[in-house]
Amino acid sequence: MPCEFTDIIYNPVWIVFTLILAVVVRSQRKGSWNPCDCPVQLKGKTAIVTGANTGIGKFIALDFAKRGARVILACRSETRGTAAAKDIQQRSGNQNVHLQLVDTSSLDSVRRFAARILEEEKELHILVNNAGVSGIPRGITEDRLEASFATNHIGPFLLTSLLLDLLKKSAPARIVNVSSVNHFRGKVDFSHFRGENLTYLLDTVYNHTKLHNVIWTNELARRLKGTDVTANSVHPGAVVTEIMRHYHWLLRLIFNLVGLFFLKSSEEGAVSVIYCAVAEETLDISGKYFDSDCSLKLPALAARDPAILAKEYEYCERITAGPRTAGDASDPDTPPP
Ligand SMILES: NC(=O)c1ccc[n+]([C@@H]2O[C@H](COP(=O)([O-])OP(=O)(O)OC[C@H]3O[C@@H](n4cnc5c(N)ncnc54)[C@H](O)[C@@H]3O)[C@@H](O)[C@H]2O)c1
Repeated sequence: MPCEFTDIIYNPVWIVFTLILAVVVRSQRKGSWNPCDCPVQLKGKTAIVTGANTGIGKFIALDFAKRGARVILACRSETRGTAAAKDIQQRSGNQNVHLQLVDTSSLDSVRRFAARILEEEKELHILVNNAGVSGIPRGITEDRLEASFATNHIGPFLLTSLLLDLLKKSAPARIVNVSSVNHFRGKVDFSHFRGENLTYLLDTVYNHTKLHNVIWTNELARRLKGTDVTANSVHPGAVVTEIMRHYHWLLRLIFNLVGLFFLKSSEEGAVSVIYCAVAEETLDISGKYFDSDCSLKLPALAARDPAILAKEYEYCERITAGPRTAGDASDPDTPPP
């Protein structure tokens, strides 16, 4: 008798095998470090997490709140940010969790956010640049920046630069930039910042932005040597979050179905970031790239090239410098070669 497809999938042996496989795969998703076993307390410390109203960012903020930190959720939406702050307060028992609005894709919004922080906060010990988008259509912002680059890279660059003195004053302090394993598929072309020479196919633009995150972080760490402020980039893993919201519904469906068994939850995705931001073991590590299992990994070649690192930082400074004054010879329009 011919064997039907349904005979195979309803076969109890096959079902048990699949369940065991799923359990094994799930258990492999977890790294060796568990935030619950980490005794570090953050009472008296202040932390900012961008994009903290959902996904990985929300669980990072929740962890910091549970450790007693004053946590600032830097979010774009007042409604979603307020709901997240209330939820985190409730789940952590820490009322010192506050919302501050920021749109990382707008340099003006980032400047206003940083000005409020500098006015209201005496110290800042942890800055997690987590906010990010993937797969958004081509767009140019009010600052004439490509929209994905503005949100994922240039806004966070400016935010960090504006808060750097406060971080130095509060040292020891840590900057954690949430990048991605996708940075290995990115390419360096500084004309991308202005939306030139880009191909919009699935996550291609996102990959470039995530490569620039690592390049910037490494140069920042180099410049911060001797200050007791560290800067590292982290891959959280493949995590089922709302990051796919801009993709075709079929891709989202496949991602979510695969995610049920093979990908991390937002809580699991937050682990490598929390490790980098609070663990004793990472206190003195700077200029490194952490993989999703909390191990150190060499980043893409471009992120280890001193010439590219220097160009990256200099160009980001130039395009975030604000309106030029008369006689200012700097040129924000010509990207480095
Ligand atoms: N989910 C994954 O598999 C995965 C893998 C690698 C890296 N990452 C990175 O992790 C970080 C968090 O992503 P996630 O998976 O939790 O996705 P998510 O979409 O659930 O969360 C992203 C957060 O960023 C915020 N955000 C987006 N644009 C913003 C803007 N202009 N201003 C302020 N906030 C903005 C969103 O509101 C949201 O809170 C991102 O940097 C992402 O690139 C995610």
